[in-house]
Amino acid sequence: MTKPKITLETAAKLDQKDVLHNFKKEFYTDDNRFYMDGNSLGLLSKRAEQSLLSSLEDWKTHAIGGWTDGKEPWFYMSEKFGAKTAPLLGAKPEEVISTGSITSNLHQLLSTFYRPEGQRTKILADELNFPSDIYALKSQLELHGMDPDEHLIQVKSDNGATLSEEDIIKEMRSDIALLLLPSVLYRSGQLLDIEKITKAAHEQGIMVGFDLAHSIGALPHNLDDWGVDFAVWCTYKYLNSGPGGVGGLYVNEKHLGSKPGLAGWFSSKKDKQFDMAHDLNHAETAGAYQMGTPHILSSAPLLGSLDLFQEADIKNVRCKSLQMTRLMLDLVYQELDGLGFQIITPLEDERRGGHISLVHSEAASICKALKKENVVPDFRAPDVIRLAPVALYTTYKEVYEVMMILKEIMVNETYKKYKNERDIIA
Ligand SMILES: Cc1ncc(COP(=O)(O)O)c(C=O)c1O
Ligand SMILES: Nc1ccccc1C(=O)C[C@H](N)C(=O)O
Repeated sequence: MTKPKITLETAAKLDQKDVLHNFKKEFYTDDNRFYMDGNSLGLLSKRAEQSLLSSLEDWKTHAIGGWTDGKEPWFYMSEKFGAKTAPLLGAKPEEVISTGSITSNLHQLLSTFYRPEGQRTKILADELNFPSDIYALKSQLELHGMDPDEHLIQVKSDNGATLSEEDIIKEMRSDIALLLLPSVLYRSGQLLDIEKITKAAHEQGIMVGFDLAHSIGALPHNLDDWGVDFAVWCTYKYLNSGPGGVGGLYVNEKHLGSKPGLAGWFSSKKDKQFDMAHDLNHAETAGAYQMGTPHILSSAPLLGSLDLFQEADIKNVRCKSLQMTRLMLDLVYQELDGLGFQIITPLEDERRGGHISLVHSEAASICKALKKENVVPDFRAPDVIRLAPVALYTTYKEVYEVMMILKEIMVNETYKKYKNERDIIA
């Protein structure tokens, strides 16, 4: 049986049934722009703007008093974020804290949990992870006097785009101390089987960390049930906290109480911090892995943003996100056949994150041509186009239109007007 042709009508019908339809008006969107880059930087919502303005107001009126007497007291804000983020992670509030960035949090948790001993000295990662994670792993190994060439094992990919869980499991030998992987691969958008990997690693006595940059806010997690030891993420992508918005970390309750590898006075128990003692009395929660003063003004937008997730329900977000990426993939088959695209994102729903990725030899030029038509994709060198239709502010109709604009650019060859080279960022 042939599939019915997808038309604008098909997309309009999906919009009519969309339970998240009302959330679009919570965001600053532009009717003349198709924003498909929420996996790099999410859009500003009115709630996020309000929570930032509220912290500014607290500064204006309370000055130093804002730490304890503001509308949203800054001294407890990171813990409050932790509690509000925990449902997105399948975690308990005390296991989660907002602080730092992915990279600084990785350094903190590797300093705390990477404990090479005897023959068990190596770190297992993969060859497709985001560079910053790999830099952090290599520098941590060097700090321990280990040669990364010998002690960092990077699982290979068969096709340069995806990883096989079986290949990862095969590398779990008795000399591996710790495993770090992304939940969703930043290029291809592949979602790894976190539960399966964690279970296999634990059977070999390996500690497990995940980088949730491309999954938090796009899909639900069950970190406690899966038994993940620690995780890190950023909030400027799907959680829409703004450029440089505060990151976050999770430490499984079985490890809470571990002495922070990189300590600072914000690692303290809250009621002890201002004792000013030189012996740290660190928190027994994930708060122990903070270091210095929280960056309030780059954290505050997250408060309003997380309220939207509470109202929307992450299960609805995932459901719509999958339906939108499915629509995109179906449209690639229907409209872009023979135009030189290769889909590198897994087609199965359970193996896909929040974006789709197309490889094309002219990818950089095509992205420039898309931008000229007010479509914002992103490009990852040398040849990947990523498209992220974000559930809270993208419509199915927009997805359809984006794919038709892409087709037009290809059929009319307008992309040939642009150099096939990346700009400074993408
Ligand atoms: C998987 C992954 N890790 C790390 C980063 C960067 O981390 P940071 O927030 O420290 O800049 C990104 C994106 O910027 C990412 O996609
Ligand atoms: N933090 C950034 C700062 C500037 C420009 C992009 C980013 C990204 O987040 C890129 C993203 N991590 C990616 O998956 O490519």
